[in-house]
Amino acid sequence: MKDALIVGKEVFELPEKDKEKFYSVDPKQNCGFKTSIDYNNEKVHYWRDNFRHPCHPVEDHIHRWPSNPPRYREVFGRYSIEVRKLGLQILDLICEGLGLESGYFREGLSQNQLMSINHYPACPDPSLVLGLPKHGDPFLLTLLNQGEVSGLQVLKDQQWLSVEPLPNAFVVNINHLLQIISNGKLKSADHRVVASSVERTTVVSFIQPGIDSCIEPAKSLVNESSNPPLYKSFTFSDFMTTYTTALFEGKDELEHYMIIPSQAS
Ligand SMILES: O=C(O)CCC(=O)C(=O)O
Ligand SMILES: [Fe+2]
Repeated sequence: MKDALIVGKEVFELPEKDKEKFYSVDPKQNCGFKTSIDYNNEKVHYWRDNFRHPCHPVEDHIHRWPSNPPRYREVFGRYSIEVRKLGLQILDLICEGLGLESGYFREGLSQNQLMSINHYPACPDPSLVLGLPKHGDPFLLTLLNQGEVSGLQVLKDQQWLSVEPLPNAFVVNINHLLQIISNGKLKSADHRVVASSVERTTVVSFIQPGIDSCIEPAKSLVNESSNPPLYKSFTFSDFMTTYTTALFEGKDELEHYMIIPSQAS
């Protein structure tokens, strides 16, 4: 976990000539840097730089990852595999806890994995800006390695609570798609990142569905009479479009897929 934080931070310290290979406005370039969330289109900018790329299966992606820092591929290759094992074990336990058939989250729903490294530079006036705005993560599960500097806050009972770093521990976050699949039994956690006067690097692993996966409340968890589905069925790729729009407009990110009781037939 420490190596990932060290090498993750080094990526942002590379000379421009190494970094520029990973700058692109082409959304198809899936290994690259960005600043804030969507710098050209957003109304408000956030105090973070980000480097992200897919990481499962490692052998399909590793050749596109940076060759500098020299340890990047080795450290993140190993890290991606180990984090995935942990993430899938947690998903298996959630599956059992929900009473779903075993292996429900294996295969398509957890087909992909995204490595997302955040760097929040030291901020001269943290009261003026956020690192990231309030959001829920749009996938299945987040495993956040947040190092030793605090900044993450979670919304509980309308109050922002700081999630203090614990050495060598992951923060595990239920994402929006688990809320939908569990038909609201699990709640995705709204969170944000505040800026800080000291720099902060975090390494975030997201377990994601395949792009064409069908997302819906699990059939065995709903029945029309006593426990009707709270959400419509949709593809993961549709969700990513509406999620981004809702995030920019400051709207509820799940509203588009909610079934309003009077609309249900
Ligand atoms: O950096 C953090 O503490 C959280 C980052 C986060 O929420 C995200 O990348 O979705
Ligand atoms: Fe997040």
